[in-house]
Parts: sequence; C-alpha cells; structure tokens
Amino acid sequence: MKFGIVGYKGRMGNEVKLLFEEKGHEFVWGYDKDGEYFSQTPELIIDFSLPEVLEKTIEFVKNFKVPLIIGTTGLSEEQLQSLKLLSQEIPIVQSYNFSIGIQLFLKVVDLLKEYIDGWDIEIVEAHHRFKKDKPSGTAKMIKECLEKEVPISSLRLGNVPGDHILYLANLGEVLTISHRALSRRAFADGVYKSANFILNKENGFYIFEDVMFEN
Ligand SMILES: NC(=O)C1=CN([C@@H]2O[C@H](COP(=O)(O)OP(=O)(O)OC[C@H]3O[C@@H](n4cnc5c(N)ncnc54)[C@H](O)[C@@H]3O)[C@@H](O)[C@H]2O)C=CC1
Ligand SMILES: O=C(O)C1=N[C@H](C(=O)O)C[C@H](O)C1
Repeated sequence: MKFGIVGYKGRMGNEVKLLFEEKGHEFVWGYDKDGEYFSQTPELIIDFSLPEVLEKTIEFVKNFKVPLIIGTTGLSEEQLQSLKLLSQEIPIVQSYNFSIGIQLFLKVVDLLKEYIDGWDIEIVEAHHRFKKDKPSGTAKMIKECLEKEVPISSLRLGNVPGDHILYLANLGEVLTISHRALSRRAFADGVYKSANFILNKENGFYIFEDVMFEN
C-alpha cells in the first residue's frame, strides 16, 4: 500500500514508517513541522502528532479522500466529535493505545469492574520525559472503562516507552494489573493491523478494539 504519515519525523511516525517499509509498503506522503513531503497520493493516512495538528490532518484526508488511522493523544471532546463527523465521509480508526496488551488489559478491567465497589483504585502511568500530555491517553481509557472517578499519577522518566499500572485494594489484599510496552514497535504493530483492517471498511468510526476482536 502507499501510505502517508502526519508527524512522520517524530518517534512514532518514524517507527510506523520503518515497520510499513519492512513489510514492503511505500511511504509516499508526509506532513511535519517543516511542511509537506509528496511523491504520490497515499491510500491511507496515519497521524501521530499533536492535537493542534488535527485541523490540518482533517483537511488532508478530505482532500485525498482516504482512510485515517489516528493515535495522537490529548484530543479534546470537541476534536473527537469532529473525527466522528468526518467518519461519515471516510473510515477512521482511533485509539490512544495501539498495543495488543492494553486491549487485553481493558478486557480484564471490564470483567472485574462490577466486583470492586468500596475498593481503593489508583492508576499509575510512566512515560519518557519528552511526552507532552499528562495524564496519558491510555490512563484515560482505563479510567473510562472503570466508569469511576479514579486518581491518576503520571511519572515522566528517562526514555520509558509506556507503562500503565492499575492498583485495586481492599483491607485484605491488593490486586495489580500492569502493562509495559518494551518498545514503540508494540504500537506500530497495532497500526499495521489497523491499516489492513481499514482498507476494506465502510465509512465509520472504529476503535482498536474493533480491529483486535473483529471476528
Ligand atoms: N496511540 C498510541 O498507541 C500511541 C500514541 N502516541 C501519541 O502519538 C503522538 C506522537 O508521539 P511521539 O511520536 O512520541 O511524539 P514526537 O514529538 O516524537 O512526534 C510528533 C511529531 O509531530 C510533529 N509536529 C508537532 N507539531 C506540528 C505541527 N504544528 N505541524 C506539523 N507537525 C507537527 C513533530 O515535529 C514531530 O515530528 C503523541 O500524542 C503520543 O501521545 C504515542 C505512542 C503510542
Ligand atoms: O506518548 C507516548 O509515548 C505514548 N502515548 C500513549 C498514551 O498517551 O497513552 C500510548 C503509549 O503509552 C505511549
């Protein structure tokens, strides 16, 4: 496939580009701070940038009329709504975490949440010192899945790709669910799965859960 990336010079943009090229696909378009790279029209666009770039991304996918996969975190409720509106015209996969492990983590949380009334619940996330948003998008997803007000502690440590821990405790025990991304490849792999998923899809707003558990 011929793919394009918004934020192609960044950490995730680079990792996604590398992985797709290793699989034999062609990087034909990119957008970053210093402008556009164009060699051909892309068949899909992947966005790992910043929330303030979203308007530009929407303009590009509308012009090219191609599917969008977006992993950028820190989007406002209004921005998520504008993506949902856009999904009436093109297929979109959106997720704050494209790793398989976090999807499984969320399944476990969904299973246990009805049994933890009265427990103390805390989320701790740790990421590299360059991360701009706080708390992480994934921590917000875990909280949303719990359907409770839960405190989130954010650590910014060296070069950590992404750790999430959920602590649940009653007076007699502590239950811990934890996930560590060992490298950005874990997220890029999920983006690759999403690309194969979205090329055959009707317009609509999909999340990574739809990609993972399609059948
Ligand atoms: N959903 C997921 O699985 C994951 C999401 N992320 C998210 O992806 C995003 C990017 O993360 P990283 O690659 O680590 O950041 P990064 O800072 O390395 O990359 C962001 C890229 O966007 C570009 N950019 C910034 N402002 C711009 C502008 N105004 N116009 C055009 N380009 C602009 C930067 O130059 C940079 O190349 C963050 O929101 C992060 O939280 C990161 C990892 C996994
Ligand atoms: O910025 C990152 O690096 C990451 N961001 C995502 C988030 O905010 O949850 C996902 C991952 O943990 C890495």
